[in-house]
Amino acid sequence: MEHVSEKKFPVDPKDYKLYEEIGDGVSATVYRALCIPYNEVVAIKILDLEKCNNDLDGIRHEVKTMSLINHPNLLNAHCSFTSDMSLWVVMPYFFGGSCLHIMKYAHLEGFEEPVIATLLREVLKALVYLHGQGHIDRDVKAGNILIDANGAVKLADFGVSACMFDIGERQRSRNSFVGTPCWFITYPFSFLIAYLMLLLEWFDLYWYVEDILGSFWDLFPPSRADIWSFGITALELAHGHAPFSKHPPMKSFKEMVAACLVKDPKKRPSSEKLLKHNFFKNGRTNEYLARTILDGLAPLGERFRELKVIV
Ligand SMILES: Nc1ncnc2c1ncn2[C@@H]1O[C@H](COP(=O)(O)OP(=O)(O)OP(=O)(O)O)[C@@H](O)[C@H]1O
Repeated sequence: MEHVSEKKFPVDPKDYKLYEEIGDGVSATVYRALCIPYNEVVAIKILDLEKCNNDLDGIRHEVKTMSLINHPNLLNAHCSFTSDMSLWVVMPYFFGGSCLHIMKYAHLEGFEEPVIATLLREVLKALVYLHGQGHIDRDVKAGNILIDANGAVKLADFGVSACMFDIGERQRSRNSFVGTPCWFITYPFSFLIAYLMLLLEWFDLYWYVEDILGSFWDLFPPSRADIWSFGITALELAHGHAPFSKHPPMKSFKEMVAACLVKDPKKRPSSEKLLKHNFFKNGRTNEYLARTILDGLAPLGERFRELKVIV
């Protein structure tokens, strides 16, 4: 398990110097920046809160979740704070940027299978951890798989992840705002199950019926929504875009994707089971990733600028 830095990052914009833009999303822009007191390069995501149709407390909670979660394949925020009408999320800087970005820049036909197996294996490890902690990511996609200069893979943006036990308005408001169409499918039963779990806990019955609940949970596992997105992401990485094919994929790749894209959520494998799939035996080391897909890449800001001109 990765060491969690005890370092306290400053929560004042004056302590950061913004450099160039390295990415943008629907309501946020990401910059490379310098944390002046530590003389350390970081990435800062600045969310325009006026553009987010979610409540501020909700977003704060999500960022907090992001900073509490600790796994080598999950992106940990250093800190976050609000300034005027924007939210600043300070994160480690990843030289490679996202897989989507790398593909658009240098691998238009998608990655080769050993690369895909390595990337997806690392993402799956993150999902096994998240699901084990009672979270669903809800936004697994190539744009959220980041790579650092050493080829280490991190799943980002699980700040939009939902707790499987979240209920009420909060869950409803999330449904209107999070996830990316095509990668994410709504999971209608999670709401009901969350209520049931809470009722049992209130009446102190939870532990007595844990076994029964365990099998009930197996019948309607909300985490299987991530398995669907994971399958779509596999296709995205193979062909540079989701979900059409140009090259015939390997048998084990096809089988793995087919297992994820089963319509009935309860027939999809859990993240833990999926990790044991034969396809991931093709996975290699982080160094292999760095050598294969990062070597020779221009700095992220330069790549981002070039791609923006093309778009
Ligand atoms: N810590 C980071 N280091 C390096 N690059 C990053 C970092 N965080 C984000 N990026 C880059 O910025 C891009 C935009 O990130 P962001 O999380 O805002 O958007 P997104 O998830 O791709 O989009 P959307 O808002 O549509 O979900 C990423 O795809 C990635 O290329």
